[in-house]
Amino acid sequence: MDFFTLKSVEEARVEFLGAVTRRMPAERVAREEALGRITAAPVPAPEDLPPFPRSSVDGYAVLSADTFGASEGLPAYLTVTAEIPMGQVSAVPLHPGEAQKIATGGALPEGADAVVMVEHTEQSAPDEIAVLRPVSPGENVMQRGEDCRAGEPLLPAGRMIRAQEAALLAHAGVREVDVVRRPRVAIISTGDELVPPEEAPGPGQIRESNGQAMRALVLRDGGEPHYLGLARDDEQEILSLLRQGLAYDLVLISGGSSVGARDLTSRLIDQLGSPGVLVHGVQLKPGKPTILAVCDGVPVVGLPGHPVSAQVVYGLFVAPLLRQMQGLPPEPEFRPTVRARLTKNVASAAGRTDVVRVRLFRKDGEVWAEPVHGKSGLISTLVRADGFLIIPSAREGLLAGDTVEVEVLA
Ligand SMILES: Nc1nc2c(c(=O)[nH]1)N[C@H]1C(S)=C(S)[C@@H](COP(=O)(O)OP(=O)(O)OC[C@H]3O[C@@H](n4cnc5c(N)ncnc54)[C@H](O)[C@@H]3O)O[C@H]1N2
Ligand code: MOO
Repeated sequence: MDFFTLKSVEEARVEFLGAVTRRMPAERVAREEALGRITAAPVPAPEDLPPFPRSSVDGYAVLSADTFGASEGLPAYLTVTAEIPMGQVSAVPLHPGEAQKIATGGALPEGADAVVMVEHTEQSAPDEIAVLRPVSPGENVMQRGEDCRAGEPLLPAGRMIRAQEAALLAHAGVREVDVVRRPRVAIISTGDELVPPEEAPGPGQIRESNGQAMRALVLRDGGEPHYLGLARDDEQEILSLLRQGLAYDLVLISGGSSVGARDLTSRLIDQLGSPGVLVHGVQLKPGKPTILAVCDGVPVVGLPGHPVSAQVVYGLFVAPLLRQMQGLPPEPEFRPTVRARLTKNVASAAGRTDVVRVRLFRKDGEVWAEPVHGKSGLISTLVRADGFLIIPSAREGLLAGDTVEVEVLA
């Protein structure tokens, strides 16, 4: 890696995202399978919802004009002609001077245009009520088509299906949805010192954790993780896993990305296909030895081995890429952030983006952000942190007491 030609995070991201043309096709899935997926096209409403005018309260369906001017002193007297059973329509239409008893969600009878709440009425005779307050036309009524109109989009394209979207689809009777296929992501870990988490490490060995971190992050971001395995620092082993990776939509390989004897990864990725490595080295801390490549149409990201660096690099380059591949803008319009005051000065070199782990706490009615110190090989620092404070390349550090925006870790 040539340390004199490190790219800024912004330059690297623009170049890399611009070079990846791969987009996921649509696939049709059952509504129950669509949770967490992203719509590939607008989903039209098959019918008006609600399909008929419904009461939003317990009370009496009326003609609003009959109640105009009604008050406690001078009530409007109406004849109760029916009680509307739930799940059925009234057997009789409503005429002027009449009321029909209705429950919340019941279907308004023909001729009625409003509902008086039961607490605004009194029983004045066995089949008669006194209305003590007027209602306006449409009051306490969910109109036909007020939730959505037949043919209009229930959901736009590019919308993640969460509980509220799934509920609307169920309500509208939509059984299948066209969603974006999940990007299939190959995950490779490399390093002679690593053993799988299930194995007992020997002297000088450690259990590998980046595979697990990447699996979790890919799942979170709508991808389908496929762990291809752990390669020794051996050209043939790494190359063989990388080649297998080309059958996927994206390859993530961690370790072996920095200078030195183990600086194999970049060279091997470059042999994999064209155009090959676009970026090797970013003005970023942690995460300097990042590799960004596209090999015969497949994006390949070489993540630094240090677990904290790997997760930071994932957030800055892989998360936006997965969004782009799923047809979304690379950056969400709004991110969950918390405004907090810094407890300490934080240094940052000009020209470099720093991602600082911070713990949030409240004191004297204010939210404070305390930097979590620790080398990027210490995984627990990420467990203790509540968020990242990103110091953009233009800034040269921050001062204790400064108000900052902290990106909350999901
Ligand atoms: N002389 C220099 N040494 C280092 C530099 C440098 O600029 N000059 N950069 C440091 C930085 S910054 C980072 S980040 C690391 C990057 O190293 P590599 O990406 O080449 O990765 P490795 O050397 O293979 O591993 C680094 C570290 O991470 C551990 N590791 C690797 N893979 C995993 C895994 N899957 N699970 C858990 N831990 C993993 C590995 O054991 C090493 O401790 O280089 C610095 N050195
Ligand atoms: O840049 Mo390294 O990725 O600081 O830990």
